[in-house]
Amino acid sequence: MRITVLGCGALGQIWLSALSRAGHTVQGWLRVPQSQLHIQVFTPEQESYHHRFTANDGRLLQQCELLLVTLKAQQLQSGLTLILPLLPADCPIVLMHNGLGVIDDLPTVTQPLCHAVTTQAAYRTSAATLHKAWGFTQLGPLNAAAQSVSHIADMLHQALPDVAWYDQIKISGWKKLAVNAVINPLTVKYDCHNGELKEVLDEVRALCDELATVMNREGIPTDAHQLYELVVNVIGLTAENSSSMRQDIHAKRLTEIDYINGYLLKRARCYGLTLPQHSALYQWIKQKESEYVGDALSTTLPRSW
Ligand SMILES: NC(=O)C1=CN([C@@H]2O[C@H](COP(=O)(O)OP(=O)(O)OC[C@H]3O[C@@H](n4cnc5c(N)ncnc54)[C@H](OP(=O)(O)O)[C@@H]3O)[C@@H](O)[C@H]2O)C=CC1
Ligand SMILES: CC(C)(CO)C(=O)C(=O)O
Repeated sequence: MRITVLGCGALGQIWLSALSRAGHTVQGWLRVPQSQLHIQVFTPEQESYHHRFTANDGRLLQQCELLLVTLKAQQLQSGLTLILPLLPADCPIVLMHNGLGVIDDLPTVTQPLCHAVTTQAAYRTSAATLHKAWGFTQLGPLNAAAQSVSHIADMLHQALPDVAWYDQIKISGWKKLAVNAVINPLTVKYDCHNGELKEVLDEVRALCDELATVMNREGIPTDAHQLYELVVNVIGLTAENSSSMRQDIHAKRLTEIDYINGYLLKRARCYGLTLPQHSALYQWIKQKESEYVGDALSTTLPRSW
């Protein structure tokens, strides 16, 4: 299959590597156009793979049979809008990101559009990308045209398991949002690794209570206790992690807060609900971001490939 990966960061690189090793013709699409991209990926088993991929080839994009988008939520609108006109009318698009509400920002997409929610874990150093832990990826339709592309899940599963098709992807998206809306901003507030949140479980519980009220209004079958158990379980499983939001704040990058707690607050407003705990955390992160916004250097300079 001819595949373009838009967003060649940590997650994009493990997919580029895996899809290429599975025999697909892949290219990367970079923010600052370059004709090639050279990467090194370490698997969780410490196998090392060097690859040189074609990048930003418009002709390949026009023949593309799958566009895999591994941008951060806040990068999606500008990144995808630019290349949509070049994409074949029937080319499925898979948006693999944390957070929700991204499609509210996009122009109308007529191609089959899917959301992928993943627990794969990848981390980028200056020299290489480390695939830290195997995870599970759920893929499902965001528009009617995507109802017929469930075979993509099988193809992705062959390359980087586990992947499964899930018609109710909204449920997976909200559950992942719940995990991120609690763990990510709290690790910034306390400047700690995920596991240290075991010291503030009262706060975790209060945040889960607020999440449950909104999720139930959204039609997600869950309750506050189930969400609390889910979040505490992830805190344990990822105890050594520095959350992606904490990493973004340390690196003075924009975070995904607007698509995590920000989206939650937006949905709460639609139901006339106020969420004091999440509002306070949201303001905390926005305040942190504002301390370096304007210092655009860390987000606009191209990397070297
Ligand atoms: N890494 C992980 O383990 C996991 C990540 N996720 C989610 O997946 C998404 C991607 O995460 P991750 O890979 O870690 O993020 P990264 O920041 O590592 O990757 C994003 C990449 O997109 C590039 N980019 C930004 N704007 C554009 C553009 N307009 N066109 C092309 N490329 C662009 C960035 O390049 P540049 O740096 O040059 O701006 C960067 O290389 C996020 O939503 C994250 O929350 C979910 C689960 C696990
Ligand atoms: C699950 C968790 C919290 C793991 O660190 C994550 O997805 C993130 O850091 O963004």
